[in-house]
Amino acid sequence: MYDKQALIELIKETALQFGDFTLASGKKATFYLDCRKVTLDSRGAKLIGAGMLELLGDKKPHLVGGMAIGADPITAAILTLAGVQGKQLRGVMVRKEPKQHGTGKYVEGPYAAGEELVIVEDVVTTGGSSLLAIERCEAAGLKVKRVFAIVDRLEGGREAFAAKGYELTTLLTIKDFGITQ
Ligand SMILES: O=P(O)(O)OC[C@H]1O[C@H](OP(=O)(O)OP(=O)(O)O)[C@H](O)[C@@H]1O
Ligand SMILES: O=C(O)c1cc(=O)[nH]c(=O)[nH]1
Repeated sequence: MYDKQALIELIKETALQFGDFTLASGKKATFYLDCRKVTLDSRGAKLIGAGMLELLGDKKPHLVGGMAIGADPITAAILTLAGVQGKQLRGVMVRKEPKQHGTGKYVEGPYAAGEELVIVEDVVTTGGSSLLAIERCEAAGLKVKRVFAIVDRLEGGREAFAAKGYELTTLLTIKDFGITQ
């Protein structure tokens, strides 16, 4: 079992901030989880990689990945730990903007049309960022059924995924930080 309590403590210590914030969706918030502070810390990478591999269980997809930049270190952590454990897994990164030269692609990585992908994300608020990542991955021929995130802010993301037939599973919710709204 990955150490859930250690992840909660690390996020509290390094990523959870209170104040006035504008979110990616344009919503206003009184707290913010700067998860890059955790996913780009070796302690966080190890905990999140282990937690997400646990969520995958035996039902391994071909690929994991999601919207840059939040998803990128999560993908790297999962792949590295899978490699250390001798497990076969590949990843993708989804660009916010298409590459302006070379291949001009939105979705980067060693994938093939028809393969299964689990979307990963740091924070889910409305779910809009990951739904866009899903749209781009499906346009590239990938099959998406599940979305994994570190924290669910419980602001409608789960319902937005469900409405389109995707299941959200998260390591934590804001309730793990004593936040109720
Ligand atoms: O569920 P949503 O309403 O879409 O909000 C959550 C998204 O917002 C943040 O991304 P941001 O756009 O700040 O970009 P970054 O990952 O590039 O920092 C975060 O990484 C999620 O992707
Ligand atoms: O909704 C967002 O944009 C958002 C919320 C949050 O807590 N952390 C983050 O990185 N993005």
